[in-house]
Amino acid sequence: MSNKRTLDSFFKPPEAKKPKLASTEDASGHSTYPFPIPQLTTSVSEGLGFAPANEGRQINDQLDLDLLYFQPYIPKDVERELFNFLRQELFFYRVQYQIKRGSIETQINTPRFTTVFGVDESSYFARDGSLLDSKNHRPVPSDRYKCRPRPIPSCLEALRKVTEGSTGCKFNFCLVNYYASGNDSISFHSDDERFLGPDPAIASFSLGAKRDFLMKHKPITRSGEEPPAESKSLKYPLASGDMILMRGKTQSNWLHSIPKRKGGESDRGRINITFRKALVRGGTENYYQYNVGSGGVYRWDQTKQEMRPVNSGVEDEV
Ligand SMILES: O=C(O)CCC(=O)C(=O)O
Ligand SMILES: [Fe+2]
Repeated sequence: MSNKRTLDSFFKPPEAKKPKLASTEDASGHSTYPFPIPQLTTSVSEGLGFAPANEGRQINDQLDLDLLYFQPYIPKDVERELFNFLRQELFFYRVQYQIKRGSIETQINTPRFTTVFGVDESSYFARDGSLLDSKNHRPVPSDRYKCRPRPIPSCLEALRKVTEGSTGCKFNFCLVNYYASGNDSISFHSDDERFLGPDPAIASFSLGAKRDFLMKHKPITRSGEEPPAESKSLKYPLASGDMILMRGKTQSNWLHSIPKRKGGESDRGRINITFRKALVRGGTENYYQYNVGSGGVYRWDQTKQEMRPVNSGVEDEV
């Protein structure tokens, strides 16, 4: 009877809503990934079509400094969703490594979550995910890398392409940091390794909690620790969606850091994405060693609202 159908549909629970985070259909998978990474949702990928949301402001009024600051770069209506998507869908690591100070070996625990994708200019990924040599287009010999390079997943590839379009720079690496709380940080350093070539351009995105980005000039002479008097330290409170392009002489002359912070919004978590271009194999080895390492995989746990080890075999007693 016709009114039975009506009653049935009245009492039937509403159709389950499609999860906001895309399904793993058409996800980016690769033999090096612990699990596949979904495509961006339509709303975010459409939103990225409107990026950059603002023109970049050039900052070059200090000695050797050349920045282009987009406030924001990611359109406001998709920045939160992009943050949630990446935190939920990427795999992360908490890398440990040893350094030698004199004759003493020290273990360093990287004070943030990290992950990395990409390969240097000597190789590229074929559509089937295999690595080919950039010169002869043949499979890369198995001993070219100690690490196993990972292709950039489609969700970050979309951001890489818009970034290339609006900066005129080329990038083949994507490094991601997750600062879970104000206790996570990166100490003063510069990204001027030889494998990036001279005057490298690095595009650096912020998503999530606001954190201070500090910059200071390197000491100029070997003997004196004094930076040039005319260059002062700089502080940029980076907000979600902002992007800073560091270019020209910036890396060879300036240091940057994200210091630890107490209180404020830091505990809500912050993602940093940098795009870079590595020219030679050493860059690939370095980036995987320090951003993937040899430890376990972490993934965001939506219920516990924290990064949790994946399949570690260790569980909390309940
Ligand atoms: O988190 C940031 O904004 C900076 C990250 C950074 O400097 C790096 O990964 O080299
Ligand atoms: Fe850096």
